[in-house]
Amino acid sequence: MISASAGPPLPAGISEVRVWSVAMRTRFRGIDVRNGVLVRGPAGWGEFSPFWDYDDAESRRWWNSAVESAVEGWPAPVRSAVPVNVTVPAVAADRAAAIVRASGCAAAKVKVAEPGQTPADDLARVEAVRDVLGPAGAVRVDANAAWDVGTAVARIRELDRVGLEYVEQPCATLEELAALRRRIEVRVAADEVVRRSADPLRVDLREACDVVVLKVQPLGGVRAALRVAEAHGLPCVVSSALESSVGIAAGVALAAALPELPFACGLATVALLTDDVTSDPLLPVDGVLAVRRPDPDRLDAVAADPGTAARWRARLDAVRA
Ligand SMILES: O=C(O)CCC(=O)c1ccccc1C(=O)O
Ligand SMILES: [Mg+2]
Repeated sequence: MISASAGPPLPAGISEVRVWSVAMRTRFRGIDVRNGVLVRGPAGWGEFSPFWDYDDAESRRWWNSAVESAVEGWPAPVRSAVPVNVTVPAVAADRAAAIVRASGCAAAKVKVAEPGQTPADDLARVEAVRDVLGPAGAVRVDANAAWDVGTAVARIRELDRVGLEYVEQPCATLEELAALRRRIEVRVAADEVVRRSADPLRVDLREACDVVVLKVQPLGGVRAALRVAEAHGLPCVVSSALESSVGIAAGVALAAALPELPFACGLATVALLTDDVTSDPLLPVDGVLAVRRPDPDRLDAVAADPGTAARWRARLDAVRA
């Protein structure tokens, strides 16, 4: 059902607009509740769920991604399963171990440098994760741009005692990442510096990183993200923006279409939500996600309250204006 909308007409073929909202299991990057819009089109369902700190201009790429999913569909996959990491929020070491154990994944991404936590908290969490995975597992950390170069060198050397696969966005800028990279052995992955850049195709990553993190919605869709991968010619990891299973399916489609996929992807984040839009969530089995599109058959059960729904409809209108 298309609601009366103040914005421009929806693209041809969009037949339904629904707003969902679910609580997070654990606060993650300051988020306790995750919500967004699903749109239905001839190619299937698409998700529009920019975080609330993205303005209308930045959110336009997220809308383009939803339209691609619903109207156009995605390029053909070259693989039928996608290895994923379990995502470990900045929780206490014993909870981190339990999350990794329950996931069945052989790779883990651990959040570090969260405000209010000490380097000792981070080290204990990373050590607990390594203990569960054993020496064959892959442990990566994500600092979300929290460190200056000197702090990053010290923290990464300490955390690398357990053996790190890479460190994601340890510092904020390209210049800092390049300076850091000359001083450490661990690979550097670029996330925010790509996804929040005015032009992700042209950001010069050559000295700054070894791995590029691709997120479908912030980059404007699966095809746009494939162009970013091609432009940089670096190994890519596809990661989520904490979407429902409908949005995760777009990430899986990207991971399945990349010519090469040398590392596990960060697409197991439905486990961070208390509920989902589907009764068949896109969760990993034995550390891999199947390449498929879940049917959102629980939209009534996870429907947003009227206030939240109204905020999303206003946002959709503003982004499309
Ligand atoms: O990569 C993952 O394992 C999960 C996704 C994730 O960490 C994330 C989710 C939402 C917003 C930002 C990030 C991030 O990578 O920093
Ligand atoms: Mg990141």
